[in-house]
Amino acid sequence: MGCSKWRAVFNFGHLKAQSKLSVFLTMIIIFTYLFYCLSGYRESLPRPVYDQQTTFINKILGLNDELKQQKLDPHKNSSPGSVVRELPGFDSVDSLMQGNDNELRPDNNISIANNYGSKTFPQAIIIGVKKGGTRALLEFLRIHPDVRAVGAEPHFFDRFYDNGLEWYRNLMPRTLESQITMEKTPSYFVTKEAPRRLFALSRHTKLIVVVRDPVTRAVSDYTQTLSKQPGLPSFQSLTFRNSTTGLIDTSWSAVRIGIYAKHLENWLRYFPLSKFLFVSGERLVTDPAGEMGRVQDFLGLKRLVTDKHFYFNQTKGFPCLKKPEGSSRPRCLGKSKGRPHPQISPEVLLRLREFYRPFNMKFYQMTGHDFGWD
Ligand SMILES: Nc1ncnc2c1ncn2[C@@H]1O[C@H](COP(=O)(O)OS(=O)(=O)O)[C@@H](OP(=O)(O)O)[C@H]1O
Repeated sequence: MGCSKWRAVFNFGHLKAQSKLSVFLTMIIIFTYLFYCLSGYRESLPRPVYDQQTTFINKILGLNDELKQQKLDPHKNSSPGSVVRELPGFDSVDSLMQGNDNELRPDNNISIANNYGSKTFPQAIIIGVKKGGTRALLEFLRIHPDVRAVGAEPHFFDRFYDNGLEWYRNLMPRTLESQITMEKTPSYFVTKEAPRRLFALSRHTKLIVVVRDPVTRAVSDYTQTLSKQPGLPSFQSLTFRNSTTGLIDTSWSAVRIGIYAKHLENWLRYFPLSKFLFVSGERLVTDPAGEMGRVQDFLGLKRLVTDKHFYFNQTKGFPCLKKPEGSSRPRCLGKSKGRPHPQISPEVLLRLREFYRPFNMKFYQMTGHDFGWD
């Protein structure tokens, strides 16, 4: 079409003011439409590196998925968002006492996360036990190149089951064919519905339970609650239902969680013993490389995490990683891991030890493993 023809088309001089207005409005609509089309096109163009990095970091943190989730259901404030805020990870050696496990911060351990691969349900889950050393185990595993894990505790099979399987799968990091997806939520071990729910998803999932002397575990659990509620009654008063008879209060979760045989019974209704690996929380501290060897064998992984990855940090009093994934600096777990425990009267501890003994024996028998707590 020549210029004169265009001029004729756009020559509105003979139109009345009202018609001019409607043509004008139509033009605005057309231009707005064209603008949106063009900006959509821009989105599909290669973006500057910094822009891609933001998306990349958000992806790593699951923020995009989280945002999408919130758009779908803005009321889901208790969605992984709140869980993700429990992002743990490591504190650097020089900030051992300053870390906060509950802050949302980029997970130090994710560096070479990528956009390749796909999100799959976990092939292995650390299902327990609370205060057993589950964080240490997960972080040690994450240095293995064939393991990718969610940093936060998803709590799918206990708290967020109603959010649905897609919600759960979306929390997972992308993995390649050769890699395994993992998560850890220690409360699964003591959740009645968890084994049935997991079994309904997959009967092939490998289950790892980090167990620790139930007496020290109870004290560790109490210490954690005390740090959040300074006015908490004493350990002793919570332990006993009746202090004169020495009757233990098994309804107190710090005590109940340690009855491992009872919880395991519930899981064995769905999963055979061969699906479980019991990791000693004590050995994870005294011989992390040895315990990691067993874990890698169980997961069918090459033994790549070895003693050369660990060193004992005197200040922390625990083994730390020489080079966690994505960092060239040595790192220890955060300050909420390896906290000093309050002094508990030896009589109370002894009574608790007596209480647990038969359950421990049963547990050793069930697992075929003597953990040496008695
Ligand atoms: N390497 C290393 N560094 C620090 N802490 C270690 C380590 N290995 C095991 N532990 C023990 O882990 C205990 C916390 O257990 P969890 O991570 O399972 O706790 S939680 O259930 O996730 O809150 C924690 O319990 P407390 O000592 O009572 O704080 C530690 O004893």
